[in-house]
Amino acid sequence: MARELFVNPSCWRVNFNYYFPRPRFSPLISPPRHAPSSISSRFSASLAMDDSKAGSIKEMPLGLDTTMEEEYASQSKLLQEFTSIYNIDKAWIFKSEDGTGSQAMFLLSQANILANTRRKFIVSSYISNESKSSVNFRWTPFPIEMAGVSTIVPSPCGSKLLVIRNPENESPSKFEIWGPSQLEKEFHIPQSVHGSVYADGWFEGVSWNFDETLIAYVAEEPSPSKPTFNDLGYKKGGSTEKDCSSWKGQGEWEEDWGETYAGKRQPALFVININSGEVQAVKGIEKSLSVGQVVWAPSTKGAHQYLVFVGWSYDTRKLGIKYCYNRPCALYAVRAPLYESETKGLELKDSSTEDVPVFNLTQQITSAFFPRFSPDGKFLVFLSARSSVDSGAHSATDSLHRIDWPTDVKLWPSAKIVDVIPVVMCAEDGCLPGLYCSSFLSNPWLSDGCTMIIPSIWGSSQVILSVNVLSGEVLRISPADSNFSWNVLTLDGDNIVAVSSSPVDVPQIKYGYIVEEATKAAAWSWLDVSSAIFKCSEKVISLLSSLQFSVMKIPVKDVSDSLTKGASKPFEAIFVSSHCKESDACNPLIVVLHGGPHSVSISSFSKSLAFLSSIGYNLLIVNYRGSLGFGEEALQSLPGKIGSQDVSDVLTAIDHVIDKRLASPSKIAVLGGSHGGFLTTHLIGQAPNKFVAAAVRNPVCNLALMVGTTDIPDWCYVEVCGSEGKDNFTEAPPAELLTLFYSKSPISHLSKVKTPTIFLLGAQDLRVPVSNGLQYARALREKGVEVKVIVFPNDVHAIERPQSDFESFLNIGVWFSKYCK
Ligand SMILES: CC(=O)N[C@@H](C)C(=O)N[C@@H](C)C(=O)O
Repeated sequence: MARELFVNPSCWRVNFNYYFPRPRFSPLISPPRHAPSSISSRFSASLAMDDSKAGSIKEMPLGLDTTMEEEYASQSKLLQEFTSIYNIDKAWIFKSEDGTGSQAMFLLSQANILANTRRKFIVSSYISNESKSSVNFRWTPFPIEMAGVSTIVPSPCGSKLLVIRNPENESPSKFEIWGPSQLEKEFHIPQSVHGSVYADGWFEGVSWNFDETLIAYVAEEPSPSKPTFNDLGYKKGGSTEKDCSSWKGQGEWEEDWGETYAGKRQPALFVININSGEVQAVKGIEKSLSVGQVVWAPSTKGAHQYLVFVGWSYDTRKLGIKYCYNRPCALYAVRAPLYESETKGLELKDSSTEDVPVFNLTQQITSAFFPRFSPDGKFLVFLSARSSVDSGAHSATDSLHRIDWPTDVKLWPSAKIVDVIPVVMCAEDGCLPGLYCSSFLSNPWLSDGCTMIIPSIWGSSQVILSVNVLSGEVLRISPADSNFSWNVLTLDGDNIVAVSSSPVDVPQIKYGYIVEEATKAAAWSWLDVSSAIFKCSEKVISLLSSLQFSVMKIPVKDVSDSLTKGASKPFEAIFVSSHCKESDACNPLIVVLHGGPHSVSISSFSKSLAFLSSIGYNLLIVNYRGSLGFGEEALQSLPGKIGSQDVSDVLTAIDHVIDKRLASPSKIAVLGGSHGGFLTTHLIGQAPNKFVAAAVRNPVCNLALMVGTTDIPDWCYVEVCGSEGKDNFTEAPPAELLTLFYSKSPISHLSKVKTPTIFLLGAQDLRVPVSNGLQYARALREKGVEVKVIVFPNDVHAIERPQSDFESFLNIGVWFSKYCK
C-alpha cells in the first residue's frame, strides 16, 4: 500500500472499468437485430469463402461471426492505440549538488500486448525554477526500459539506488545497489533464505536506514520442508537435495491471503547489510503474524535500532485481503537484527526489553497502517480503517492518527493515540467528506515537518490534501474549481510534482507551489509541465477533444425518515458525452457500474472508458450510495440493502439523464465487474425492458454459491445482512441463510431476463469464482437469451493481463455494436 503511484488500474479502492463500443467513424456492418450470436462454423466458412483465396476455406475464429468481423477489425485497430497509452506510476526527486535545481526520475509503464506483460521504463528530467511562478523541466531524450525489475528504491539522501529483481522460478532474488555511474554491489539471495520480495502494494515495504547501510524489506518466508518418499516409503529427516530416486509430497495445506496471493508464502521481515550482503530474518515476530510496510524507527545513538511494521493476524482462517481493509491490523515495533559493524560503541541501553522484543503500538484501535515518522522523529502518523474493521464493510471512511513518539522504548506500547482526522459521518456541502486514501508517499512531509501531502477521494474525484498533523487543519490544495482527478507523485522540497487527468484528458504532470501572499483557500498554484514524452497519438488526441464530461448530483428517490442524513443526500454520476448540437439525437448510453461495492469510479483518465466514449457512446458512470468519497453515513447505508438500494440508485440516475434528454430510453446498455456485475445482472432481471445489451466481468450472480467458494465469504454476510452479518459469520451457513442469499441474488430474477449478455470470466478468480458467472450464463442460454462467454484461463479477478484486457473489451465493444443501435 505504500506506493507512490498514480492511480493504477489495479489500485483496489478506485474502480476502473474497461469497455469499448462501436466505432463512430467506421463503416458499420449492421447485423440483423437478433442474429444468432454464434452462427455455425459451416455457415461462417461458406460466407468467408467469397473473399478468400481460391482453394482455401477461411475459418472464423472461435465465437466470432462473419457479420461482425469488420467491426471487430476496426475496433481492434483503435483499441491498440488506446492500449498503448502510458501510465505515470511513480516519481522521485534528487536535489542537485549545487542546490540550484533538482533531478526528477519518473517510472512509466505501458502494455506490451505481444509479450502479455507491462513494460516499465524510466524518464528523467532536470527541474529548474526560474522564478517562483515558473518551472522548467529539461528531459533526457529517451526513456530507459527497466526489464525484469520488481521495484526500485532510492536511498534517503539519493546517492544510491536499490534495484530488486524477483526470481521467476526457484532462482535467487537479486539486489543491486547502484551509484551515480555504476553498479556498486550485487547480491543474490537464495530461496533457502527467502522467496520473492513483496512488491504488491499491500504487504510491500522496503526501507533504508538513516546511515544507508541497512535495508529492511518484506519477502516470502522460505518454503517449509515437505515429506520425502523413496522406494522404501517415507524418508525420515527428508532431504533438501534434488535426487531422482525420491519424490516430494505436499505436506499440510497452508492458508494464503486469497485473491492474487494464491500460493504466496507468509510475508516476513528481513534486513540486508549492503556492505557485507548478509541477510538476517527479523526475530521475535509471532509465526501467525503476516507483516508488511516496514519503516525504521528514529534511532538513538548507542542504542538498538528498531523497525516499525504493520502486522495482520487472523483467527482460524486467512480471509481474502485484496480490496479488504476490514482485516484487523496493528503497528508493531521490533528490534532490528544486529550486524557486527553496527554493534561498535553500542551501549544496549534498552537491554531490559530482552524478553519482549515485539511491541504492539496500536492496541487501542482495530486497524493501523501506512506508518510514517515525522522528519524530526518526534511523532509517528498512521492511517486507520477502523470503521471498516468494526463494521465489516470491506472498505469505508479512514481516519488519521498520531503517536507522540517516546524516546524511552518502555513507553511505546502505552503511548497515546491522538486523532488527527476522525471518521466523517456526514459532511456539510463543500467540506471534507472524510479520508479515503490508498497510498501515502514514503516521504509526504513539507519542510515545516508537520504538514503531510496526501491524496484522497472527495466525491467523484481524487484530490490532494495538505494535513497539519499537529493542528488537524486539512486543506484541499488541488484546484477545487475543476472536476479533474489529481494524485501526488513526489515532493520537490515544498513543491509538489503531481499528475492530473479526467475521463477525456490523458494524464499530465503538474507542478504545485505555495503562493505566499494568497488567501488560505487559494494558497497553491499549479503549473503545466509539458513534454513530448507524455504525448499520445494524434488520433487519440483528436477523438478526445470532441468529448466533454461533467459530474452530476442525483437526488435520492424515496427519502424516508429511516435514512440517515448522509444517506439522504444526492449521490453522484460522471457523465461523458461528445459535443453535440441541440438537434442531434443522443448517442447510445452505457451505464458503467463499479464493484466493491465500497469502491468508487473517479474522474481520472481510463483508457478503456475513453475509448468507449470517443467512438460514439455516452457514459453514465454511477457512484451509487455505498461508494467511497461521500462520508460514512452514505457508505454504511448500503450493507443489508444490496440488490435494492444500489439498483434503485442506478435506475434513478438513468431516469435523471433521460429526463434531461441526454439519453434515449431505447439505446441503453449496462456493464460492470464483480459487484458491478451483480448490479448489471440485477438490472437486466429487475428492469428487463430497459437494457438492449449487457456486459459483465466476473459478476456476482448467486450469493448462495459464492459464499461457499469465495475467499471472502464474510463479504456475503455483511452485504446481505448489514453489520450484524459480521457477528453471525460462519463457514457453514444455515439453510435459511442460503435461501436469503439466493433471494438477494440476480439469479432469483433470471426468468425475466431478455437482454443479450456477454460474460468475461477469469478462471483463476478466487474472489468471485468462475462458477458464479458460468452458472448464470448457462441458465440464460437454457432459456434462450443471447449469451457469449469468454473464459481467460490464467486470469484472476481483475482480468488485467494485457491480452485478456484487450480481448475482453474488444468483445464488449463488438457486443454492444451488435445490439445497441
Ligand atoms: C471486496 C470485493 O472484492 N468485492 C467484490 C465482490 C468486488 O466487487 N470487487 C471489486 C473490488 C472489483 O471491482 O472487482
